[in-house]
Amino acid sequence: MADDWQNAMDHAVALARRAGEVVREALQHDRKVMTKSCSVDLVTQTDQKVETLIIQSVKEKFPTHRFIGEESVAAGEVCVLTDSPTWIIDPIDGTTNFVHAFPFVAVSIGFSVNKQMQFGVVYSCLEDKMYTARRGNGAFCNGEPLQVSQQEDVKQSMIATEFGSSRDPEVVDKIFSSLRNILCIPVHGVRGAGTAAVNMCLVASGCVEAYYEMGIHVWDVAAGSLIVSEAGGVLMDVDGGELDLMSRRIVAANSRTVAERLVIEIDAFSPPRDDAPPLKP
Ligand SMILES: O=P([O-])([O-])O[C@@H]1[C@H](O)[C@H](O)[C@@H](O)[C@H](O)[C@H]1O
Ligand SMILES: [Mg+2]
Ligand SMILES: [Mg+2]
Repeated sequence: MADDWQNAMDHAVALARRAGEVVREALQHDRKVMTKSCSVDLVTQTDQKVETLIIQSVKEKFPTHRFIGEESVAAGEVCVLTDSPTWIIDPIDGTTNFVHAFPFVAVSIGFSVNKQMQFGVVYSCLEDKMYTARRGNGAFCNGEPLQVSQQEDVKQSMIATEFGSSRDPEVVDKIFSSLRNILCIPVHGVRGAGTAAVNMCLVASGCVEAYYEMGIHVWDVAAGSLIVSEAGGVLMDVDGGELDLMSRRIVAANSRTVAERLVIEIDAFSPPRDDAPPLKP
């Protein structure tokens, strides 16, 4: 089986590169913007085109594999993680960046078997950085090994997070109270690339000590979660418990010490799970 997963990973890297070309080319033209759950939850034809490109190609090569893709779920596909080999795809992570030509846009492809990530590929396509990780084999950027930061003092740390796409004032209050608490620890700084996948690769690269967010989806963080853990980092829920990829909450850090310190300051909330049954009309 091991060789099968390596073949799948090689295919994922090739597809991420091809998808990146599509994204870069699309940036040269006007981008027609549509909305999904609300007026700031954006999608473009390029998100849909890239997801179709990836899924069709994988189906031809691995006909028994399953998929969780952001735009397929938006179109009504179920979002349930089973034990089957499953490709978890975010065709453009950072669609808002893409729409505004803000220069961090990633293609994220994770692969899970028995609900455990086997490989993760994040292609930050405007920087031309290909981040990869295979379970048990380390994490890499353009072939160079990655290692998380060794800084365990949160007061000497830089933290990444995002504001997300909810504009519900209660949710925004929780996001700001967490941010305020963390800034006032105090930490050196707070940053956000505008893509969860790139933020996680920044943890893996040692550029920030941690990233946390509530409101992300499984496709935002599936690939990045393995890249962080294979670079020596830790993953947990925002309440300090075990990470649940479908829970829409994550802390990814260089160490348990930093992660547990942040958890104390996070004003946690629980968005509807990715695998929650759809609401009846
Ligand atoms: O919609 P998308 O651009 O694929 O993904 C979003 C980005 O990762 C953003 O940084 C994060 O704050 C959101 O929570 C995600 O949904
Ligand atoms: Mg995303
Ligand atoms: Mg996306």
